[in-house]
Amino acid sequence: MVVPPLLRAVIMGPPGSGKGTVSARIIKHFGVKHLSSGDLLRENMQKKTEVGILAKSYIDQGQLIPDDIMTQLMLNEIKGLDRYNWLLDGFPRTVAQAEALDKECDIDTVIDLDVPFEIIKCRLTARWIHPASGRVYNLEFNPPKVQGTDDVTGEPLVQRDDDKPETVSKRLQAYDAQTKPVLEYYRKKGLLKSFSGTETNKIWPHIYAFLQTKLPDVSQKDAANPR
Ligand SMILES: Nc1nc2c(ncn2[C@@H]2O[C@H](COP(=O)(O)OP(=O)(O)O)[C@@H](O)[C@H]2O)c(=O)[nH]1
Ligand SMILES: Nc1ncnc2c1ncn2[C@@H]1O[C@H](COP(=O)(O)OP(=O)(O)O)[C@@H](O)[C@H]1O
Repeated sequence: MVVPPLLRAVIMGPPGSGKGTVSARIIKHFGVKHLSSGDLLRENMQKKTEVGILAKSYIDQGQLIPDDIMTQLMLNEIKGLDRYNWLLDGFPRTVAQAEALDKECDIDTVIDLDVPFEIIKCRLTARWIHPASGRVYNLEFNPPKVQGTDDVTGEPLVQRDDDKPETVSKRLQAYDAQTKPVLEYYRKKGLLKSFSGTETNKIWPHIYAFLQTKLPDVSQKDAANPR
């Protein structure tokens, strides 16, 4: 029996472009392991680990965490996912991080959510999250079933400190200066697959169709109308 190679995928896009939202759909349909650098950092901040305390000072300023710390943290997690298909979300965010990742594994594909800055600024101020799971909600787009509580656990939802308008502007600047070059890095390698649009529900069917060429849909839902 020929065993298909494991998928090594990355999802990229500016803050608020829908990486977490799309990742949740990819997990549901294709059963991949999802590793979000932001979720991992927030978990560390909540537990007040050494990395968490250090990360908070950068995140609150809308700045990126230094490459060496971030790379070590993520590569260590990736090692534990050896036997699975996986999707990285939020990493790499600089060319140095992408180079370090390349030394460890061969990336197959990079999904880029190309959503205009004007659209995402207002999404972020309406974002609510369940920190323990990383589930994301939005008061207009995908509100929780009961206001202020997570659909699965019933625990309270919180707003991220770094979703304040002034911090959002800094994060968008950091994206332009430090993360956009990563798109070019992957484009040159022929790995970049960009999906442009202003609404996740319109972008998603294209991502779904693209991933179906790589992995089978393992969800129970009607694959003709995937959500
Ligand atoms: N209005 C609107 N909000 C969206 C859409 N897609 C995602 N969101 C919300 O926008 C916010 C940012 O999305 P998220 O997936 O967290 O983006 P990330 O920062 O790239 O991981 C969240 O509150 C989402 O629920 C959309 O098409 N329209
Ligand atoms: N790969 C990374 N390199 C450096 N900093 C990171 C990285 N991933 C996350 N961070 C830090 O964590 C913050 C939140 O990340 P994330 O949850 O991915 O935000 P968003 O999805 O809104 O872009 C970033 O603004 C940055 O300060």
